[in-house]
Amino acid sequence: MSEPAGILLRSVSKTYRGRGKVVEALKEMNLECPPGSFTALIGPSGCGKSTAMRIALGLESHDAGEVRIAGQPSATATAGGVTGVAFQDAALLPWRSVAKNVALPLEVLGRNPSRYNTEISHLIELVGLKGYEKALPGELSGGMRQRVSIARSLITSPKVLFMDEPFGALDQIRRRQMNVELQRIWSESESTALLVTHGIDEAVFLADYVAIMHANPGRVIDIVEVPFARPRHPDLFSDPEFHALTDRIAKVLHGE
Ligand SMILES: Nc1ncnc2c1ncn2[C@@H]1O[C@H](COP(=O)(O)OP(=O)(O)OP(=O)(O)O)[C@@H](O)[C@H]1O
Repeated sequence: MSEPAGILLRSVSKTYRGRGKVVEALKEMNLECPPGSFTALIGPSGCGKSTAMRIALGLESHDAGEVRIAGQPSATATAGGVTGVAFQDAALLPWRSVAKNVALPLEVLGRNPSRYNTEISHLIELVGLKGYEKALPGELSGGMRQRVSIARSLITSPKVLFMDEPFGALDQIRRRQMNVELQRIWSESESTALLVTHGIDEAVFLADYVAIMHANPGRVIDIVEVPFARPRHPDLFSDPEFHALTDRIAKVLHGE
């Protein structure tokens, strides 16, 4: 029997109701991410990307459809440390050191962080922050805080990694550097990754598949396979074939 999809959303619907407003955030959304693959989810603001991610994490209920994370119900996967998550604002605890922020998911899962010192040091090194173990978030740049957030998302060795605009707050140069680093970190982690992003070039640089969403109601309207060999180098950002693919995706995105 083949391994279950890393992430499976089948015909998932979600409607928000409140204060006289009804928003059909997702309607029969389908998304299947093979184990070990990297998928980028792009779409206009408000098309339901974050809603889909919250449902996949079991943080939000859905009205209809099926959700499986590494073959398990989403809430079971999250409670068991199968999933890791990194958000746009890094969301670090300001009074805890880098090492203690990275250890946080272990505590949430009721594991003893002192038994994971080797893993914590390894991840801090992996994201290029060796020497900053005892630093507080306030002493770090935005890019460094994002890297702590990514190290933290990997501490439970998740099979499935969710990232919601993790580099949204960074300038383009720093963002591209982080894209290169994320590719390296992800390939070492061997996890299935789903990245929500507004950046078509970021999506194409990082992903094996780009899932394009439209809004009202939110659903995936196309999945584009990215053919470029790995590891991908920053030169790819100026490659004509890269531009041809980003243009093609932009046209689908804008309904042309
Ligand atoms: N808790 C909520 N209550 C009511 N409506 C909500 C709630 N969360 C999201 N929505 C609505 O659902 C739709 C999808 O929102 P969502 O945040 O998933 O979109 P998004 O694609 O992630 O947007 P962005 O790219 O701007 O972050 C929007 O119309 C939003 O207003």
